[in-house]
Amino acid sequence: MTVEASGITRRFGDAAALDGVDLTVREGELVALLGPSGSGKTTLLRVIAGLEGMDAGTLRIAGQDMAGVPARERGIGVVFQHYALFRHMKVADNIAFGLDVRPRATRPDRAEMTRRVAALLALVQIPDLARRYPDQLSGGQRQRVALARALAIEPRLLLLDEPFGALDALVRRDVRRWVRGLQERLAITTILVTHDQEEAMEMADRVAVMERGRIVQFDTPSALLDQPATPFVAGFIGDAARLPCRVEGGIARFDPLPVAPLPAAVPDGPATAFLRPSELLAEPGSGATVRLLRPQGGGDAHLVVEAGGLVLDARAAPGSTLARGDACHLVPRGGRVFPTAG
Ligand SMILES: Nc1ncnc2c1ncn2[C@@H]1O[C@H](COP(=O)(O)OP(=O)(O)OP(=O)(O)O)[C@@H](O)[C@H]1O
Repeated sequence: MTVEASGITRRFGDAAALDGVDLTVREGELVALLGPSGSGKTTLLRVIAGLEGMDAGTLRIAGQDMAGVPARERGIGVVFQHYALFRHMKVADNIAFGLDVRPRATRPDRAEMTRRVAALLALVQIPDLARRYPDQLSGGQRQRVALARALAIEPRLLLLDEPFGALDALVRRDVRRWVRGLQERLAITTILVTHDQEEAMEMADRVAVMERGRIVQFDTPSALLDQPATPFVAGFIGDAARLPCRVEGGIARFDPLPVAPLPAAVPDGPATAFLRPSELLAEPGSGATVRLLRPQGGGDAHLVVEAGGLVLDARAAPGSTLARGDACHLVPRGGRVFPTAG
């Protein structure tokens, strides 16, 4: 199902948690809402779910205006990080709960309910855990139950709010890949809220970057990396270092920093360059010092370099013999340059 949000504004007191948000999600697409804490991600998800009202704007799901449509009639499955399972109910009953709360007319009978729960347990690959209680499950298994409960109503839209936040790093990676596979297989339109850019970039077809209640860029992961629309996006995506420079005749110069010039298609004047660690090569030289070194195998290494009072992440040039404490200089191998505003 498609989602079309237009001009959505939501105020809390004087502050706008959402400030005129436009967002269109295509059929079967997985869109991530990515942004710093307080940028409005959860509020936008709650407005779409119908759990939060809006002060202005329109929301259409599958072409239907959602004004006045209550949450439970929207046919949306929701998984929140802290949307705890019912501890006193077995796994099967937790999943069936999603069907129990359906309006009477569409609620399946007992036999159908049992059949559906078994099918969902198989779908989320925990067929043997039906009779367990949530306390007897691992974090990853609990998340699968939460997902099965959300899918039980055969939602036309799935909303996931930091669904992997409670999992440790390794389990988190496995579960998110598995969820992405399942989402693709079911072709269910999904919106995922996360502040973890690795998660957003790996899972999403398109990512909406939010800043202070607005979507500042909505693009594919690679377009966000290669063509960030604003300095905020350039700095936020890819952990880029922010270096002051001066552009003259299409070349950004970093003096007095020990950083070689970089071509930049922006007007002459003061500017800021955004360089990701993989784009900044350290070579033997002068002006900077290697402070830390983390070997990556195959002769490659991540470096932490101190240059002109800045601490920068860089990588060692192939075959480099740089060691901790060595003097070096830096060569940009790419990067994005924005004229300094004002
Ligand atoms: N019920 C509420 N009452 C008052 N202010 C609220 C309420 N809900 C959210 N806000 C405010 O709206 C802004 C956006 O909050 P929201 O939770 O949507 O951000 P977020 O991007 O999801 O942040 P996080 O990543 O920390 O969850 C914040 O400034 C928050 O304090």
